[in-house]
Amino acid sequence: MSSHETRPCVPDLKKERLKCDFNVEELTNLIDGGKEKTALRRKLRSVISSESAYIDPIPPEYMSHEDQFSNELRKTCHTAMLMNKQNIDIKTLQLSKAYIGVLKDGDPLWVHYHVFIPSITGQSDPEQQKIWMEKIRTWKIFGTYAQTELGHGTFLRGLETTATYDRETREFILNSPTITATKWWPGGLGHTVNFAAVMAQLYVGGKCYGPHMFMVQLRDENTHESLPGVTLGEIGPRFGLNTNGNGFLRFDHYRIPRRNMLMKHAQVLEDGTYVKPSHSKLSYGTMVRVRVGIVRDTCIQLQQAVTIATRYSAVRHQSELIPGEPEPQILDYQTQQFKILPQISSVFALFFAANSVIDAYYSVTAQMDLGDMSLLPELHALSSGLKALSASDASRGVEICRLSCGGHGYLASSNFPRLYTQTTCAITYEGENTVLWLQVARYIIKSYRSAQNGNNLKHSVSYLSKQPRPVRGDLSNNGLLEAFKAAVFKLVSDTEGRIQRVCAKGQNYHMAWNQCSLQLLKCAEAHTRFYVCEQFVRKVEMAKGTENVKKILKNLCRLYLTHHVSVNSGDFLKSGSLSQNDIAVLEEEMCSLLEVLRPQAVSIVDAFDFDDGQLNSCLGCWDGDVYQRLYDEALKSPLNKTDVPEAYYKYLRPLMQVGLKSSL
Ligand SMILES: CCCCC/C=C\C/C=C\C/C=C\C/C=C\C/C=C\CCC(=O)SCCNC(=O)CCNC(=O)[C@H](O)C(C)(C)COP(=O)(O)OP(=O)(O)OC[C@H]1O[C@@H](n2cnc3c(N)ncnc32)[C@H](O)[C@@H]1OP(=O)(O)O
Ligand SMILES: Cc1cc2nc3c(=O)[nH]c(=O)nc-3n(C[C@H](O)[C@H](O)[C@H](O)COP(=O)(O)OP(=O)(O)OC[C@H]3O[C@@H](n4cnc5c(N)ncnc54)[C@H](O)[C@@H]3O)c2cc1C
Repeated sequence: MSSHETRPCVPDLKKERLKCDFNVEELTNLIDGGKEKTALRRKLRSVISSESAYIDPIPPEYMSHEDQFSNELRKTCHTAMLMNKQNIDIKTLQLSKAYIGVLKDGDPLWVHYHVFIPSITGQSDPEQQKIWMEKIRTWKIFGTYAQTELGHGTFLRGLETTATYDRETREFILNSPTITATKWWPGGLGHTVNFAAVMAQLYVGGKCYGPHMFMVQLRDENTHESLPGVTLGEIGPRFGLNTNGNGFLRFDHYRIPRRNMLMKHAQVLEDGTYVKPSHSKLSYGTMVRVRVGIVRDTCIQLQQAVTIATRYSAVRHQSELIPGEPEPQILDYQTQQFKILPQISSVFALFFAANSVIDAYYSVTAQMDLGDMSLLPELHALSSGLKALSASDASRGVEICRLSCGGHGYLASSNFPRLYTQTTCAITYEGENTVLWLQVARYIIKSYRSAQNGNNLKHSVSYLSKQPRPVRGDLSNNGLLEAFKAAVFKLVSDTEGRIQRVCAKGQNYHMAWNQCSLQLLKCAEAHTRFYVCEQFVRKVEMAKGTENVKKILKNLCRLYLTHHVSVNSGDFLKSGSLSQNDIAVLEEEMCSLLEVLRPQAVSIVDAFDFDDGQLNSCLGCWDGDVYQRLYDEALKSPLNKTDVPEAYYKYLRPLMQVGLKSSL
């Protein structure tokens, strides 16, 4: 039973928590990765919660853009100092759930820690690392990852910033030849960082060698002023993440030493000789790493959203379920359960998928360090697919949770607006989703063709070797996974066939690819969904623990499978892997699972173990005292400082004094 149960809460939530039939703490430990990790996270959280420096002077919504930025920079710098004092690695803290809620609308140093530093460690040689990492450790260097330009974010070969080698002076000259060459978006670039890892087209002896990465000083280390030849600024207010300090950057024939090219994989020697990397896409390595991290991050954002929506749905009463009876908790409506419970199952699906892709990342990069690049294409496809799937599932999930809270979900004080803007931008950054789906499709089609030619396939696509033959009527988890394989196989073989037919009509391959790209997207998503389902099933089979926790996991897994079969039923029917009757049986099972899981819903989200400060939501608070909190929060509006606002005297009163001339 939950250790939180004794804390006071409204009767509705008390009743829900008393229904709990599993050990909440055990589920928390599972999500954290073990008891010790839960203890560590809570210890970190207690350090964070006791810091008065993290209290916002007024709700950030009421601050100016400049004050919001300054307030978050203050907090992120305080964190660096605090962690230094406590001897805790700041990157570990930032990736821990313990840090959630401290920064409200983006961290101006996030890209420094999680994109810039991995670029330095992953792309520079040992000698370069030694010099730069020392300066990074001593806070002389704060950096960003400056790749995207006004004209190009996706198509990296189209980047226009140039880095031209000058053999005489042994320097690179960085230049932004056009307006569209302006670097645009990098986090912290505006006014926070003084260095950047800059992606630029490498030119040596008049020849272009494509995008390479350079370490570039942008601001004076003492005065923080931008250096001559460098123009910097902030790109203006955004849909969300307004305190990330996203910036722009232009170079005017700006010189940097030769050794400022990151030289772990490719080099330019003093005499201008170009040494190529062992794989042409190694300079894209940071992106692979961050895509892997995004799966975990979006999963945590969805955890927050479902916690808020579930608790609120247990407290909110509306309408009549049975005429004349008291208004039920809205969580009792099947339609409400259908909004929320599949999102809870999605959290677990993403959680297991994130763990498996993080493991794959470490094992493949270890092999790559030994010179074996053979698994990189599979890792690229897997990380691209999971980044795209997690970002789109989580942002859709957050929006469904918001809608499930009716009008109050639209209030800033529900915290849904922030959660949504945080999650939806993951669809765009680190590779726009459609573009990444097409990268997955490219890998799948290539693999399928390779198998047709009799070659062996890598593990994650091995089922594309030959037509899977699921056993008719087998609706067990394994049976459904086989049905999934058959459905994806059919999508892939049909799409590949269609590309061939378009080509046979005289169309060139690239145009044929474009004409089939809607189906290609479907193939990529279905393949990635199958991977997520398979991981869910296998991880639940392997889960250790008490029977009741295992039962919760099994039911959530089954809900995830039946839900996704139902949503994509057409694909299963077309492939013949499931019949109409099978689909009907599975949809009925899905509805029963909603009923089975409903009494446990509040306790499952309690297991995510967020405190009120982290959820920052009037609707999701532990005690369920929703209405008082909404009222108190409204009173904080500066407009409520006076009964009659100044704007009345300036605008409304003069209007009322004139009166209407015509009678409308
Ligand atoms: C692992 C431990 C986890 C620890 C956690 C760490 C941190 C993360 C935690 C959380 C993250 C959460 C929040 C983030 C918060 C704020 C946002 C912060 C940062 C955002 C930063 C950015 O957005 S940086 C900019 C990102 N930009 C992009 O992603 C650009 C997307 N474009 C591309 O990747 C490429 O241009 C392309 C793939 C679309 C096309 O490249 P191109 O060169 O044109 O290649 P093609 O000709 O199409 O293909 C050739 C060939 O190469 C293969 N390939 C492509 N990319 C890769 C790759 N990365 N690796 C390997 N191979 C690749 C491609 O498939 C082709 O193969 P084939 O020829 O064999 O088919
Ligand atoms: C919050 C945020 C933070 C960011 N942080 C950074 C950062 O720190 N550093 C950095 O360098 N960048 C950063 N970016 C930039 C980000 O990586 C790019 O915006 C992203 O890669 C998408 O590129 P784009 O903006 O050029 O979109 P575009 O590629 O122009 O996309 C526009 C549309 O065109 C479509 N499209 C493009 N190419 C294709 C294709 N081949 N096939 C089919 N459709 C296509 C897309 O699907 C999309 O619908 C950030 C962006 C955001 C929103």
